[in-house]
Amino acid sequence: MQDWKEEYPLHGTKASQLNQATSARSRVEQLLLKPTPIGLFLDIDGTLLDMALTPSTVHVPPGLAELLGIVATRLSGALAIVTGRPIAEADELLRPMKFIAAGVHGAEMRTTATGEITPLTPSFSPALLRDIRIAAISIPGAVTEDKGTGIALHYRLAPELRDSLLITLETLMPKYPGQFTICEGRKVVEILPVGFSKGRALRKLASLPEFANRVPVMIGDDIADLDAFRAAETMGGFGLKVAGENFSKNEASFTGPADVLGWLTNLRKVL
Ligand SMILES: O=P(O)(O)OC[C@H]1O[C@H](O[C@H]2O[C@H](CO)[C@@H](O)[C@H](O)[C@H]2O)[C@H](O)[C@@H](O)[C@@H]1O
Repeated sequence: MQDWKEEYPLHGTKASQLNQATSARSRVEQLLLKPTPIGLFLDIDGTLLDMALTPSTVHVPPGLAELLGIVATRLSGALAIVTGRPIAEADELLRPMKFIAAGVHGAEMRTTATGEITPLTPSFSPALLRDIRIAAISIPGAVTEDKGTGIALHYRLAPELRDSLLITLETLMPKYPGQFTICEGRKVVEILPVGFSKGRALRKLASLPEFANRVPVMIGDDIADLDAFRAAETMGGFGLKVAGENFSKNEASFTGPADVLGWLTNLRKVL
């Protein structure tokens, strides 16, 4: 087994100099030196992939899917994708590999890597979908992403639209009581079914046989990932932040997706 200290000279520095984020990452690395197995939960955008102007223009680094495939095999299948994207889209990005996954913030689930994708809630009613589409059309520059069990209204191309989108959706809420909730992400307002979150998704996935007796480690960069961090920590695990639009480099365990990929490459070697 390779020593993490060879790859991460930071381990040689005084404990007092390590910030909280670094020490969370280092504690996971210490775990890997012991026989304690981990289960890995990975967000996609901003964690495995650099952010792009639109959801469909992301660049997938060559070899990423294969790297995840190797890590998943070395973890005996204990690797899951926990994403806001639909699982089918995650599959496209990570072709030809497929993984255990939660999509649309937990509103859909695949409990075996090659199994069926199961929506855990019906798609939104046609009336609600229509109203949201009409609302989005009335705000030029907003990009609508219909995810079946969720809808995302993106404003990365026109950041000034955030407030108009939120106000419009809040106005719609009384017409559809209890039917949807609003969750903000990176330059996106997500319309989600009530009761779903990445935390709930992680708890469900962690109960699968692949993750039994493993310490859960969730890596993510978004506000929605905080809930999954909490879920992992409640189970004795770790939430590792990736720096970006939400977390500063000081508070994060990783400087960005390239750092996460480097870490996974080393993980592959030590597992
Ligand atoms: O949970 P994640 O895997 O991080 O997915 C969260 C959302 O990611 C996508 O939108 C975000 O990434 C786009 C590409 O970089 C970017 O253009 C957009 O501004 C971001 O919000 C995806 O489109 C959403 O469906 C996911 O919920």
